Amino acid sequence: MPTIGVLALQGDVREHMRALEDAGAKAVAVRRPGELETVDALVVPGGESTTMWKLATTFEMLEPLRARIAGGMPAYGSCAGMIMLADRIQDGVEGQQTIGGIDMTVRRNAFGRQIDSFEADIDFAGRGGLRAVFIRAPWVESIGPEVEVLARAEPADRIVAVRQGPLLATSFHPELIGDAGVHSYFVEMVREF
Ligand SMILES: NC(=O)CC[C@H](N)C(=O)O
Repeated sequence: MPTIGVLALQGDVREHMRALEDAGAKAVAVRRPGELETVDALVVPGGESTTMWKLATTFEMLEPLRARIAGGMPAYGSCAGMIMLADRIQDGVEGQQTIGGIDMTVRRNAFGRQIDSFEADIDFAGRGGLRAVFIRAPWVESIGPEVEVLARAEPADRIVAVRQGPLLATSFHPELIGDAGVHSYFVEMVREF
């Protein structure tokens, strides 16, 4: 059984830990570089990416996180976590940094200007219908050649789930709906790597 950490600086950590356990993984909270070293993979939760970036800097986690991602550790980011895994962001605050890893540009609060929060049924990775919850969600503005699109959503058929090798990101929050589909997909990815 893989041990998957959930970055526990800020955000909906508990919900991700529960979803990972439902998907057959051992879930542990990760706050310190030493804890990061012990996990096979990492989930970066939803929350607020500006706060997460500031806390990651304060706790001296940003470089260790970048190093493990560069070393091939599988990671999954939902919503704010998607922003944290993006190589480039739009509408960030002054100086906002990410962990990076996925060759994409993510626009913060993109759906938010039109619809603050909403739910939609989307097709995820060709696995059929999945109920997706979007909360002041980002969308993926553009992707590099190595990035695979796993889901799109209205309005305007925006990219809301992507994968690049061992890295997965969704604009939405599968951890909030008690459907372990995305977490099961991630646990399978972790087993492959
Ligand atoms: N639900 C969420 O994670 C919202 C993300 C938030 N808008 C951000 O910029 O980080």
